[in-house]
Amino acid sequence: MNAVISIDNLTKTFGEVRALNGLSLEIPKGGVYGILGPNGAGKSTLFRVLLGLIEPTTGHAEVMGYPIGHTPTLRQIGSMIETPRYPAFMSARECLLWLATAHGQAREVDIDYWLDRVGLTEAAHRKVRGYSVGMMQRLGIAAALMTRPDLVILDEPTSGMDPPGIVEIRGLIRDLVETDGVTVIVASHQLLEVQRMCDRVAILNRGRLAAEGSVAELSQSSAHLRLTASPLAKVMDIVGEAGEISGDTILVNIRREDTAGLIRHLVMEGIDVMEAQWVGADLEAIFIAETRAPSQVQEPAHAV
Ligand SMILES: Nc1ncnc2c1ncn2[C@@H]1O[C@H](COP(=O)(O)OP(=O)(O)OP(=O)(O)O)[C@@H](O)[C@H]1O
Repeated sequence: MNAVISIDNLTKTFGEVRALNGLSLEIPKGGVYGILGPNGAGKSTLFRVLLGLIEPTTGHAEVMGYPIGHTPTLRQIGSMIETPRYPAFMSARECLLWLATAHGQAREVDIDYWLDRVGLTEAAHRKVRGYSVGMMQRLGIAAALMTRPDLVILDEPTSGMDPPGIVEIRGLIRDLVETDGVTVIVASHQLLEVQRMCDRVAILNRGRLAAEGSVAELSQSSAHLRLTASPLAKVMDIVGEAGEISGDTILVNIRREDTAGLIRHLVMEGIDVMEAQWVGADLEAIFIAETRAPSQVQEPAHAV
């Protein structure tokens, strides 16, 4: 794999809390990569480590082929970590000009273009102190993208945005990836949005990798056989713990190659099988299954 980020056995502890716990992960170049996980799973900590904002406790990571903290590489990354803050007395336009100047790119950056891309043209001259959370997110996204970085890291980019705003930002991100070949890494709790926007995802739980793959791969690996059959109770007796009643159907967790044998067996037992269909799990179901272990209470750092 042509990896933009390679993470090898990364651990970050804060006192007793192990925020990252031996995390290894390869993030491919190009596309949108989703980082998911419950509150406290380690998503923001991972981003902070990758951006050189905090040092890992142990382990190693490379970003675009260089160890973390390599200044020329950091200049090629656009990022927004949690809700951005800007000087309240500045307008959105002034904020972007100020940031572009700090990057040494005041001439190159087309600020009006980026204000338009994030839907802030009308509010461009208003002081940001009056901005809503969603407007601040839009401004943060413009700031992360306007220097045209090769890699963009966005922590919860669409939190606080209205539905049309979410669709707009998804379109902008997909457009950047498809036309400019940018790699975008996004952490989000909006699972439907992640399912629509991301090519691959990693699910973190308690600082560890719980699952990784394309949404289609993960969905298929968690697929179940949905049976509409009667009587349901008799089906449950036969499938035992592999079965779970869902409405007036039963979801059966078996291997795909055992499907025909199971149906034959049910029919021979006098059960009417009306329908049998393999159904993939959606990202929400996968997320819940992969993060069932309690996540709020972190393992003490001294526990192995
Ligand atoms: N500076 C810090 N000092 C102490 N503990 C920290 C610090 N930063 C993070 N943590 C702890 O590390 C763990 C992981 O936090 P992190 O913010 O990375 O999670 P997250 O997955 O981004 O969560 P959320 O979805 O709520 O944003 C949490 O238990 C958090 O309290």
